[in-house]
Amino acid sequence: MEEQKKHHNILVVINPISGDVEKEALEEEIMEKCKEHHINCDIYRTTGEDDKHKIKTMLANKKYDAAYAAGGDGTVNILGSLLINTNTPLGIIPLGSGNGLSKDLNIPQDTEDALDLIHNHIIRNIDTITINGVPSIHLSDLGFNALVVKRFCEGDSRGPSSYAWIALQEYMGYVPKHYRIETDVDTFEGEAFMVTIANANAFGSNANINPNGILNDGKFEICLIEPFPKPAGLGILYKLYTDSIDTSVYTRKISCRRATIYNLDHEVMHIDGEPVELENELKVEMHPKSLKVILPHPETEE
Ligand SMILES: Nc1ncnc2c1ncn2[C@@H]1O[C@H](COP(=O)(O)OP(=O)(O)OP(=O)(O)O)[C@@H](O)[C@H]1O
Repeated sequence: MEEQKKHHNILVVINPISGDVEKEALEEEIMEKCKEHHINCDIYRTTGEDDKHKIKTMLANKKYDAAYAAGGDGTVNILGSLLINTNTPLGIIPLGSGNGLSKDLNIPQDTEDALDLIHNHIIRNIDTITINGVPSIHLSDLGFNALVVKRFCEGDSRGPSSYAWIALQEYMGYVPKHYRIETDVDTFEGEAFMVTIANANAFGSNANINPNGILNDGKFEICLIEPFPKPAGLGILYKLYTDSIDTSVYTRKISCRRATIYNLDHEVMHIDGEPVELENELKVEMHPKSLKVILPHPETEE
């Protein structure tokens, strides 16, 4: 943990469309908070076009003491991936559909409380992983959930109910896909309903795929849900929502430092909730404690 130093210059990246959350007043609230605490603040509003490159230029042109993502996991990934291996910590103002990483980090979900982190916080280092060089900070996967994420991103409406509706529609027809997974500790070859590459714990929906995962232990988990009879789906869902998925007979977990996943059926995948198209041979690498994050003081954690 680092001692809190006074921040003088911060950058806030606002995603105006994330989570279907109205953000008209947000910019003013941020500016007021910064004025109150004598902090200079630059705001970048994402457009969905070339945002990463534009934010990278802003970060290169000015020394920021911290950079905040006001949006969902996609926005957090865009900004966070630019801060890996730098001294600039990542803050999160959770305003997306799921906000998975912020929940795993115990960041307040209430916007006013999250904005307090701008002037009152601690800083910790967390691990990140790369998949064929692409940073993943939270959870990435191949299989059923990745298909639902893809359909969700192709659709017009955001928010948790859209996600649940798509999942329900895709569930009955989904056929498990074939994978070969080689890691520094174990090997798996077979079919899976989904394969999650987990740096953290729970999806933004609160489905906890990796209840015992630790964000700064130098390891990531490959969480497999193996093929199961359709009626067993409800039991698996129950275990996902009661932090007990590891007790399911249909799951398998490999905790490792590096892995190669052969996506033999060319199944779709996502990284931190954003669909990506990568090679069918996926090299997963761990980067221990490579990202500084802004967190609430332990006594004020929710
Ligand atoms: N102004 C914009 N117009 C359209 N799309 C945008 C705009 N700004 C960002 N985006 C897109 O928003 C997506 C990221 O959204 P984000 O993940 O932050 O929110 P979410 O999907 O609602 O929440 P979560 O990931 O927590 O479920 C990216 O695909 C990005 O390209």
